Amino acid sequence: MVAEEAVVADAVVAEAVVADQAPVVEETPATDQTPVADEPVVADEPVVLDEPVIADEPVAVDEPAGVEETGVPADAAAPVAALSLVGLVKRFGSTVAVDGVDLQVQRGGFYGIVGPNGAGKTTTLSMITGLLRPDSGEIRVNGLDVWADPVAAKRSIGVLPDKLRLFDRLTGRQLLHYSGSLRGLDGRAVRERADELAEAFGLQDALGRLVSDYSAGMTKKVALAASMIHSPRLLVLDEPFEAVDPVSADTVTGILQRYVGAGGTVVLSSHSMDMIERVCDGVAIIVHGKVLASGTVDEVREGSTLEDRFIELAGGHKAVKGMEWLLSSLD
Ligand SMILES: Nc1ncnc2c1ncn2[C@@H]1O[C@H](COP(=O)(O)OP(=O)(O)OP(=O)(O)O)[C@@H](O)[C@H]1O
Repeated sequence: MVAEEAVVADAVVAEAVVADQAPVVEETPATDQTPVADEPVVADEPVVLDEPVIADEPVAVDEPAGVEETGVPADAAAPVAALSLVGLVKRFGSTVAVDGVDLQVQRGGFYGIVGPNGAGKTTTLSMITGLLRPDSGEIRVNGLDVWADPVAAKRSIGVLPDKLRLFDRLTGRQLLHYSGSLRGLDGRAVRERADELAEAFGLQDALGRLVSDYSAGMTKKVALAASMIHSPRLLVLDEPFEAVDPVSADTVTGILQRYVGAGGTVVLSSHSMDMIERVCDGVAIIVHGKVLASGTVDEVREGSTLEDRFIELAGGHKAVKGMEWLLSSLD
């Protein structure tokens, strides 16, 4: 669902580390003009940020969360969770979309959030990424409070939002350049990473075309590429496999597994129980805004399949009554 209180209008800008600062680029890119060249519209110079978001080094995920990294005193006995949700609540009028969600995801976790339509998954993910302000509760990313310290917290997050509100009058290359530049990468780093991402996602031939002309799956893949170009420590992905073909889904899964293997953390929502069972080590089933089961995939499925457990917790199989009119004309 569209976030009622999106902090900024566009998901890409909202995701950017500069969200709480003066916008670096216009909110609306050249919507009525087709870019005339493949060259990125964003200058090669890095965006003027006080501190670069990230250097050219690979994902800095192996380092322990110490005082310098997070600003939070390191506690040797209790490693700082990559993501911690405590008592998260969000209401829309009389609808309680998220009703006291607690979750902990450790570094290097591959965590799935599942639930029926309208269960509160997107609302939860939107609050984690700073797109939607919680009514109450606390969200910490690598020890940093997302809502009390948003700029620092967002530096380490990569986001694939639920509605792909991309600047789709840019070419794929321009979009990647723009996303990397917003995150403080210099032109050379963006070019190199964009090329590697395009190859990994099978988008090499599409980089010069407008994103508005991409298929749904290609759009999802370029948005995924944009979410990881700054080598974040936590990837928050809302339905990353929706509309993605099986071969591409397999590729994306491989990329995410490598990322997690190197110490990155993935939190994603999906309706594919099979995919969650295959790739995630942790899972939470959310129904009506509450976590009804969470833990390792084995703990949650309790000897059954994840799908059966999900259906059981979501209210069981529903017998469909009526609608004889649909069947009567088929005789
Ligand atoms: N901006 C909004 N204004 C009003 N109600 C909203 C808004 N966003 C979400 N909701 C409501 O909050 C509840 C949770 O919605 P949410 O989008 O988080 O569900 P979801 O689990 O992501 O569903 P789906 O699987 O269909 O994507 C729903 O009842 C939805 O109608």
